[in-house]
Amino acid sequence: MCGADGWDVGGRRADVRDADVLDRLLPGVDVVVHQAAKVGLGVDVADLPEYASVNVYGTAVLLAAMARHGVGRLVLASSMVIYGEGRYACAAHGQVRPGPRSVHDLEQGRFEPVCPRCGESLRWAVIEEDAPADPRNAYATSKLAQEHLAANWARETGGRVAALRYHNVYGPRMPRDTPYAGVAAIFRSELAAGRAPRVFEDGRQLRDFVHVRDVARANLAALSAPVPPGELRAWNIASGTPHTVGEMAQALAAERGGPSPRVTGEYRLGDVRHIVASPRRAEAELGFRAEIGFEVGMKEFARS
Ligand SMILES: O=c1ccn([C@@H]2O[C@H](COP(=O)(O)OP(=O)(O)O[C@H]3O[C@H](CO)[C@@H](O)[C@H](O)[C@H]3O)[C@@H](O)[C@H]2O)c(=O)[nH]1
Repeated sequence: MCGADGWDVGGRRADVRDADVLDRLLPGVDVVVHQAAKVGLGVDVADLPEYASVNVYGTAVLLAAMARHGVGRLVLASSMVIYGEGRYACAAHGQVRPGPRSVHDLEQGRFEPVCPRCGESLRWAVIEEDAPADPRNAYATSKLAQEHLAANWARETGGRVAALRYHNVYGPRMPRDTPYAGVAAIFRSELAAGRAPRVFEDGRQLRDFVHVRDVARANLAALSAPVPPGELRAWNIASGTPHTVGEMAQALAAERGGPSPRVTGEYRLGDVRHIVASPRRAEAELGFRAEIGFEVGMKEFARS
């Protein structure tokens, strides 16, 4: 168990699905900060049971144990993946939601989503917390299920949930050499092995990369988040400054002295194209604002 600055505050490793361990740990606890999860887009549908087991069932076991021990507050590591494709506007039809990705389009190198009504190109826009959920892969579905279960728990027990919808978290101590991680960790592992990062699509897809120390600060702010009893409230945890995946690969490669990233044109059906969120609600209500900029954060991450 670690504090926000990495100090060891003691604790033990356990499986979140183990109700006996939770029954020993939870008496006397005021707030649970739930970060345990299986992350990443996964490899294929064979991953479905594990996402459901760790993320959905694990959260259910935790919430039931919190209810048994009268723990009244939960800070949940949620994710921007629950929005699916971000927000888009069509010149003719206003705000629209793109349909599922078409293999045909992706094979032709057409990565930008189009208007589901007229097929014309779209402009992306910033997404806010009240946007409808639209999970597009197993991980996203499991993160949304966590929010729903936590909201059920809050209603039944009068508890309070602060759901932090993390954007693309990166920083020291990310897992290495595993597909079950975000793209920043994957690129760093490639570079460390002397291989060029493989940038999918055309590399121009946008993400908001937010540093793990900023995310830790957001969690501290959320411990006393203004949530009425019986409710769940969500906040985007983002830097507010989007970058393309290609830029991120370049920044890491430059800091490590290569190899240069390779834009491969590969695609994953469960991916979304652009996802850019507004960090305004978190600033207004939690007093949280990311402090570690992209250049500084990526330099440190490349070497960590
Ligand atoms: O080797 C790779 C892997 C991914 N990508 C691209 O990078 C982007 C982001 O990928 P990734 O970080 O896997 O997915 P996101 O959906 O943006 O990220 C969220 O969802 C991931 C799982 O889907 C989590 O692991 C992250 O922490 C979370 O921020 C996508 O366009 C991918 O196609 C590449 O270009 N090369």
